Amino acid sequence: MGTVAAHGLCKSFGKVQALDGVTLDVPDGSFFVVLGPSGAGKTTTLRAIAGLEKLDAGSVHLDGRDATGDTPAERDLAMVFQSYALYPRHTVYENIASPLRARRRSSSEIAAAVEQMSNLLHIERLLKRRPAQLSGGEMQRVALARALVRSPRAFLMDEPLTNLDLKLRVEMRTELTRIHRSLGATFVYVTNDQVEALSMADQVAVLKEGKVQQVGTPTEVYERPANQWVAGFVGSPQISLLACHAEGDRLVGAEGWTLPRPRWTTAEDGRPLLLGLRAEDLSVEQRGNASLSGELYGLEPLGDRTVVDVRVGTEILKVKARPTVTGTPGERLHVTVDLDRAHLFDAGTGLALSEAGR
Ligand SMILES: Nc1ncnc2c1ncn2[C@@H]1O[C@H](COP(=O)(O)OP(=O)(O)OP(=O)(O)O)[C@@H](O)[C@H]1O
Repeated sequence: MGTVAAHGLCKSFGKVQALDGVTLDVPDGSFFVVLGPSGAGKTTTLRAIAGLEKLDAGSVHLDGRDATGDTPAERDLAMVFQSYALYPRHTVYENIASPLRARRRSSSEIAAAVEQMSNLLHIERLLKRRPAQLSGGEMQRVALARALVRSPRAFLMDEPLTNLDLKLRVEMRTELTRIHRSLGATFVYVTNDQVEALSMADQVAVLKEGKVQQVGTPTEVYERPANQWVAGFVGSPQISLLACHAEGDRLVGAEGWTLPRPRWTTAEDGRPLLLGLRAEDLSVEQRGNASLSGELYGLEPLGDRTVVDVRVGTEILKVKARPTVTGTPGERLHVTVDLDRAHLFDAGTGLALSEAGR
């Protein structure tokens, strides 16, 4: 078993309210990612679960039992940090074995566990080397093996891939997902990288200023953002948000455009709204009825695609296009909109309008 439940966590550091009622329910065996920008309270949440932070309010339950007053050791959780200090004088084998030696496991038990973990992380051939003889990515793998070699109730990971270059990060994302699957253990993983969150998690909690904004599967968080802030934080390029209001069967933009009103929206006429459009739901290459017109503002070639910035009045729409797309700034463009995939938010509260009728 490895369920982790944090309820109503509150923690202030002087005037800074790092956690403001954080509630997370992590099911056994889940790869649960806490995603948020710098300063959102991710590390503090993890440290609170680990018992390293004294809370102002709230409780932590592990496997259904109240562990709020337990010491970190009593909680039996393994914490994996951004930077891992390997023992420089010890071999890779000794490094991985060290948590088991500290628990006075027998040599045969240790040998079996190190073998299993080094197979899993593909570092069998490194076991006799010392940390100075390893590349950064290999060191990271050894450090992970050392953390994963015990079988704690759950693993708490604080941005463990941050120090790797992009190629290694991508590789390690796949590795971690594979390791998680083969261990069947509970992972609570903190990151500010939405790609990491969307690609690895089975559940994501989006955190902002010490408050949970939304909890859901990666698809739910991306496709049904609970509010304008989550819509803007998750997804690259960023979602475009256009001020508008409903008027009969039309949506009327603050910049003078009109679009058919999406069938599913129940917003009353005149209420200030924001229309959220993702770059992949827009196109400059076709002509359609539901279209906005604007002018080419800039092109961002990204190799496999180009992001076209289209200026509509004072607002910029980001549109995903073929990598070969060209154009001249100022040129008139029609942007076709897939309104079935659009989002509407209340401009005052930022909350998503009900999409029940979709
Ligand atoms: N020991 C501390 N003393 C004072 N303020 C702190 C302390 N620890 C955290 N904070 C503050 O609490 C807030 C949340 O910090 P936390 O480290 O949890 O954020 P984070 O989401 O992990 O950020 P990052 O991604 O930058 O690591 C921040 O404003 C931070 O400055």
